[in-house]
Amino acid sequence: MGNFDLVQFDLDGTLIDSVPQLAQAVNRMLVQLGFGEAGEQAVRHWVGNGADMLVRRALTAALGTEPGDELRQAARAAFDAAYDQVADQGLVFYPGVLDTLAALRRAGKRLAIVTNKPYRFVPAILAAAGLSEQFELVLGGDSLPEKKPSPAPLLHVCRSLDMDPARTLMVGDSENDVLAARAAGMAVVGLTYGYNYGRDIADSGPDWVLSDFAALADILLTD
Ligand SMILES: O=C(O)COP(=O)(O)O
Ligand SMILES: [Mg+2]
Repeated sequence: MGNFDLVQFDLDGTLIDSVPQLAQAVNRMLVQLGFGEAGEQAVRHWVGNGADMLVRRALTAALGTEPGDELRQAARAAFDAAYDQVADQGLVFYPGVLDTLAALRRAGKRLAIVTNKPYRFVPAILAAAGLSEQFELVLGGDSLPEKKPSPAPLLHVCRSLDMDPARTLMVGDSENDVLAARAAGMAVVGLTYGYNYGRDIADSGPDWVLSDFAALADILLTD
């Protein structure tokens, strides 16, 4: 049924609204290092390129200039310790996510996650939502040498599951997802409700622009 056998999902801004927990961890890190807290809206615009870049963007905003290596390393360690404590707390899945994932599995679709979030944080998040068994493969931003917008993790998933990129759909909220999918030769859905540095995901030119996760069923479960 449908044109796609495998669906690769982004995580932050696609399945879960993780900004509240990311902002908590960023703020604990900033305060620990003697800076003032950042607003949640600012953090929303800094998410997308993994934890190193999130920390770097927060430090640059706090300092008004690029941070040095030593500060970045200390800040990343402080962020990791803080995010470890909150990453799976009070998780909010976007409307329709859990039901739609279950429907896709029932229809025999193969599902994977390719996130830029460091891998160590991901299993606890999936377990907290009862989703540990839904995905055949989960890659974090540090699972391979390259992260999105590189196509490498998306192609790695296809190779590992013996799937054709042309019959794979990528689903994400950021231009990184669209660029990675395009370079991998995959079709891509852009969701409007996530984080794209404050920009409209339609500007990145995904094949479909959806404001509702449940609408994926129209693409994936109809002929
Ligand atoms: O953690 C990030 O920076 C982004 O994560 P995502 O790839 O799941 O959107
Ligand atoms: Mg995302």
